Amino acid sequence: MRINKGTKGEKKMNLKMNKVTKTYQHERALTEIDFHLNPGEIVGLVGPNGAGKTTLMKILAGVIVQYEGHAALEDSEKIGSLIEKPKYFPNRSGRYNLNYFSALYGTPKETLEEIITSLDLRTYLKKKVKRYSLGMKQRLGIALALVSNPAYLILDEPTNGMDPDGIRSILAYLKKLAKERNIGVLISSHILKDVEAISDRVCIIKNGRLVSEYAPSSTIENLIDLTFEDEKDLQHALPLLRELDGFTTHDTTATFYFDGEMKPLLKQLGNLDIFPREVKRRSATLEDFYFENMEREAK
Ligand SMILES: Nc1ncnc2c1ncn2[C@@H]1O[C@H](COP(=O)(O)OP(=O)(O)OP(=O)(O)O)[C@@H](O)[C@H]1O
Repeated sequence: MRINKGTKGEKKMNLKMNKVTKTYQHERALTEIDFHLNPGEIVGLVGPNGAGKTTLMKILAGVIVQYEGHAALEDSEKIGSLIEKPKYFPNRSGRYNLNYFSALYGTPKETLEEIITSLDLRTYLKKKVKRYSLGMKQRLGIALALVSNPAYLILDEPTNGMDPDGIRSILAYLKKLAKERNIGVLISSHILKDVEAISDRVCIIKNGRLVSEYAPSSTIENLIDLTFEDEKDLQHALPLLRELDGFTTHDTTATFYFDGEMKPLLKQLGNLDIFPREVKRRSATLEDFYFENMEREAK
């Protein structure tokens, strides 16, 4: 974990990067990334292992300073981050660590107590941090990122190792911080449902490039799940379906965008002696969008 102190700025400007390219030794990790984060906004960052999420976050947080392009706050502001292992004193208690960093940043006592309560840390405060479970360490890491009263929070997989109750309450707390204290939050996770639940928008990164952006508010039921009896039927139907917008497959189900009447399509399939077991109309989720992007990129 790293906490950037920065100087205080009255005006909150957005956090952004322009045409950022990062190469490690000989390996290109990011290519020409344009990205911004506004105050009070929660942005999700999702992508496969090795796509470049941590690298992007490290550059935004100022942990990596060698790269091509430009990444900076337009105004000096404070960034709290939890990226990879939080830095703390493992042989000391949670309370010692929180007091130490609070003293460093001049955090008011009430603010610290509010953070401890909101992150449900109170029962572990006396315990040495090296004896914390992964979930407890993550909570402490988020708390330490918050004691500097940051304008922006950059959290790399912060819910790793947390139980479902913990995840729900942390996500609700982050939402509250964004809405009530106008903190801009960038959060990465492989749990697409969690990212979808909390984010105002979600950026998808693949092979070091931002390939797409998703706004999770859609309630339009324009997606069809067509489930076939078996793989053979699905394969047989492919020539008819694969050109449809957003087409993906999972097990014996084909998924695609389809606004109109399904009858003509079902009739065409019937002519091929294919009768799907189930036709379901629903709204698209981040998961649909994610796989659609991964498949499109792979083509
Ligand atoms: N310190 C490093 N030295 C060399 N290569 C690195 C270093 N850190 C990351 N990389 C490489 O850069 C690419 C992007 O890695 P990064 O950790 O940013 O991905 P990620 O999206 O966070 O992955 P994950 O989901 O597995 O955490 C990978 O190919 C990785 O091997």
